[in-house]
Amino acid sequence: MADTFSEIVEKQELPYTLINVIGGPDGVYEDHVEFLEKHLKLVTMQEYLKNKQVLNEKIQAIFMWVHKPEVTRDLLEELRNLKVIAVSGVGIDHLDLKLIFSFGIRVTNTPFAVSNSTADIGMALMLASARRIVEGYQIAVSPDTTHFNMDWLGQEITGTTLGIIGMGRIGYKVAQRAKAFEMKILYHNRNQRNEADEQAVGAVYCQKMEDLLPQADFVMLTVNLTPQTCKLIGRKELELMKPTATLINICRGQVVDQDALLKALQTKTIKAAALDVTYPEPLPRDHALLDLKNVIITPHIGSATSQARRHMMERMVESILAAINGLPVTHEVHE
Ligand SMILES: O=CC(=O)O
Repeated sequence: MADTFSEIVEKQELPYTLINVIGGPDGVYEDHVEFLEKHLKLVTMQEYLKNKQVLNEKIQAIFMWVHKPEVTRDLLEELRNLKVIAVSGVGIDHLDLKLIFSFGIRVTNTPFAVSNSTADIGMALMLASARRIVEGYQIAVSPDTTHFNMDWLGQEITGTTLGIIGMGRIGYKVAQRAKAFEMKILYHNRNQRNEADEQAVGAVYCQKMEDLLPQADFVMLTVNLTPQTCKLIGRKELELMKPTATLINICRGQVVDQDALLKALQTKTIKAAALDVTYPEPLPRDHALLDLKNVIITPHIGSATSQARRHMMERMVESILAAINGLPVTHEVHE
């Protein structure tokens, strides 16, 4: 006779791990499942909701893939053996850390997994905006195009100045790439990097963001979203930028006052924006930012490479196994 669900649960040794869903647009990828199942006993949200009575005692970890499942107070109260929440990617602004820590639960993320892919998207957006790739594509495929105009021009990034706001892992990777493009690099960060780091990429520190903004041809935002960085770039900061400058945002939409940005773009206070992030995501289809020719928007794809996602998933498994065995976790999030 087949085992009952409870009997199967009793026999399992792998750590019970709650995930949202397997497959589909929001789910863990099918081709990661074999690896995941070698190390974790995956429980989808649907299975959990059907068998809460048994699983509330069993689940030790949450595998939070692209912000899901949502961690609420109710869930934390129900999962009495929960030890760790492993978060994919670097941003943890979607979590109520105070609440989670009050339950004695550890939180981990995967910052190294996403830095190359996110820095790449920053460079891709900067180049796409400077060389008007999206407009160019539209001309190339338009049925109305009969010849290519010689007066259609973009801008080289070589020799221009890049201002990086936030010089953490991603900001530094951007600087390494920008150096290869022979850009001048300024950066603003809470802390100045050491001299060796600065020299390796030729980056010059601006203690005040107000000193960086008027000098940069491209301003790239790579900070974490915190109460201190929310609306870091507003009307005043946009007005300090050159009218020929482009703002590139690859961190979180809320770091920019979006209404102020819209106005600055409409009134040509700045030349252009290239955004991988907005708020909300996606923007409502009638949002004015979507109509502007000087704006490029991508659908929050900083970490969307097969390499980064694989790397994330592997680090998450490592963190879960370490945390539930009481071992040090490489990327633990602290208060
Ligand atoms: O947005 C992506 C991340 O936080 O890793």
